[in-house]
Amino acid sequence: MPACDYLSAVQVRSLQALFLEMSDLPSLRQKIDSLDTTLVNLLNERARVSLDIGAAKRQMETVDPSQSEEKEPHVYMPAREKQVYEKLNRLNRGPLKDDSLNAIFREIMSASISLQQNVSVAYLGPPGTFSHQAAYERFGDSVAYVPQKQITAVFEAVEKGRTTYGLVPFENSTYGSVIETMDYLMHTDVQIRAETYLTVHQCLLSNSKLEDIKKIYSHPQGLGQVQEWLKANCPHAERVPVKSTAEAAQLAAVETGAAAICSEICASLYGLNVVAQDIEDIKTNTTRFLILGTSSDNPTKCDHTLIRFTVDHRQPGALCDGLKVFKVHNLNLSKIDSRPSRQRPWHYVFFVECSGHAKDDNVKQAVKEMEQYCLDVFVLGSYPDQRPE
Ligand SMILES: O=C(O)C(=O)C[C@]1(C(=O)O)C=C[C@@H](O)C=C1
Repeated sequence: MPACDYLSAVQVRSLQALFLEMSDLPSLRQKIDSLDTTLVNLLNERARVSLDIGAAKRQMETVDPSQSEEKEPHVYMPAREKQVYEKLNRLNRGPLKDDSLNAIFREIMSASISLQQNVSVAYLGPPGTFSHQAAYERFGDSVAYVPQKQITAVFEAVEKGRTTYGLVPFENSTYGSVIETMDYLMHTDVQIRAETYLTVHQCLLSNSKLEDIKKIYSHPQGLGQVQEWLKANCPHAERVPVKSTAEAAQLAAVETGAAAICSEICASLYGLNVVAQDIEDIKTNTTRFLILGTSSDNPTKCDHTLIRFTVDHRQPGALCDGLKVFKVHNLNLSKIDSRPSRQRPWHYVFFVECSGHAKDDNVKQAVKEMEQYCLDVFVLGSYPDQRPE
């Protein structure tokens, strides 16, 4: 009679596990040890090539600085990274999931970047903001993160060369454009180097019970993304807009009856309880961030370009004529926005995001033609399209 007729399924499984440990486990671990040795050697071989790439980039700049439009040593190359990830995902036959492989390579490239240069990234702090998470997902563990008190300070850090890059929130799929970012984009000459998307889950954190909460702090975007939830669950609590979601958590942590709308991470960072989780009004809530530098990367054939312009309002059809050039050159528009110019009432600065790269012929031609209809036209940068499907 077979052994399994006498033993329960659980007993059979534990016997199998014991047998595996006695026989296979040591040899399987030996296999892992040997593969790890190969991996370490390969990773160091890759790191040495990355150092050579860094040296080659520096040499290219010293041989002919006039040929280089770039003011920064190009260590973060979003166009190249996109190519690397696409290739990895094409090669991947499993069992590793694409997301796991991408996370491993995020750290490999983060280490690679830091070998070439000390990289710092300014973001809207304090630690625990969604900007912090987005920056970390893009740049990994081997670069320095520099929190800033407000979005304008992130731009300034890049403009003044205090940090290599900066990351700012640009727009949210539920609540729209981030006003502070748009307002700074009206007059800055920093260049957008990349975009990155983050799924945003908002939480209500407090050390008081839901029914005792009288005041709710958050960034205006945080309050905007959960307005329906607040209406239904805390209709009488005062909403207080502050500079960031993590600053909201810091304030709520020291005030009885106060709460913050922010990420769950802030609970452990600032000593708060999670009162409610995933309270965003729309479950696909996603924020797009821009990575700022002093120049854009090369074309990838799947890019976006952000252009800022103003028109003469006294000239009928000027805005329409300015926009028509995109159709003429077969360029798709993915975003259009405007902000008051602050120079005179009812005068606006427009932003348009089109498909293509500023180095592509049709984009160059479109920008040139726009100059005929617009008062001033400025290309804020081109970046690989990273929009999740
Ligand atoms: O290809 C480059 O330019 C590199 O610097 C190498 C490398 C990499 O490790 O693969 C590192 C950082 C860049 O962001 C992209 C790629």
